[in-house]
Amino acid sequence: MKKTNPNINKENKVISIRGLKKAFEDYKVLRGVDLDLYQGENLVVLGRSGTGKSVLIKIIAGLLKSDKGQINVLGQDVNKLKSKELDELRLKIGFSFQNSALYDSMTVRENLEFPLLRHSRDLSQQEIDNLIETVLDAVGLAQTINQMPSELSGGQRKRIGIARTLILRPEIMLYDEPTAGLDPITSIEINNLINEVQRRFNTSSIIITHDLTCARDTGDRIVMLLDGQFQRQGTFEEVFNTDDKRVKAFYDYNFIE
Ligand SMILES: Nc1ncnc2c1ncn2[C@@H]1O[C@H](COP(=O)(O)OP(=O)(O)OP(=O)(O)O)[C@@H](O)[C@H]1O
Repeated sequence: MKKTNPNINKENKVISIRGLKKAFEDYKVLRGVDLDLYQGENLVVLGRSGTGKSVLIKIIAGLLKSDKGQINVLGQDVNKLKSKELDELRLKIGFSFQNSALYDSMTVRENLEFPLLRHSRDLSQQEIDNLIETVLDAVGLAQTINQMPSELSGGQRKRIGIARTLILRPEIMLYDEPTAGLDPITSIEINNLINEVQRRFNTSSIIITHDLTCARDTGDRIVMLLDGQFQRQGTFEEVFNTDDKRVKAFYDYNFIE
């Protein structure tokens, strides 16, 4: 069980959502979602496949438009931003998507340099080297700097992917299914890394998952998306301390040691 991060700032909401609705044709995916993410907090969004977890983070990042509702991210109303302002806001958000692959033809160093060269053109080589060193150290893979992605394990590739996201120093991290497809030991390493990122960089994170071990070990707070709304929220115990059959079924289908 995770010890709640003592540095969460409840006075500062980095994300605040009210009454969010989103449908695709007749299918109402999100049916009135309210959500707050506090500075320094790891918030886990739990939900079964197809409940709209990815849709939610795409809306937060301005990659999808909502049908209704207020979406405030880092003090800005996402619905009102022009495309250039949205691009600037996105630079403060780090995405770790399920399929965010590394460039196979580039070394680890080149993969990490890539976002810097694209977005921070005025950095010196020394500054770039220092940033690469910092993020590689944070993910515990300093020794892989000259390796090719094909020489790394799946878990290492995932960690380098997270390092590549961190290199732009995002204020918010969005992790979409961070442990999907990983074995249990590697999953634990990724869960620890998510907490390490929170501790070292003081980021605020949303972690989308249906892996209860990941939820239990990374979440300061957990919300459960059921039928298009957040129906349960609190600590891991609070969320599952219920007779609601849908919640129990979710618990039973996961394996918890
Ligand atoms: N661009 C789109 N056009 C039409 N339907 C979509 C689109 N994006 C998502 N959907 C639908 O919305 C629903 C929610 O999708 P979403 O990807 O958010 O699920 P999820 O909770 O993240 O599931 P998983 O855990 O399997 O990734 C699904 O039924 C999906 O088919």
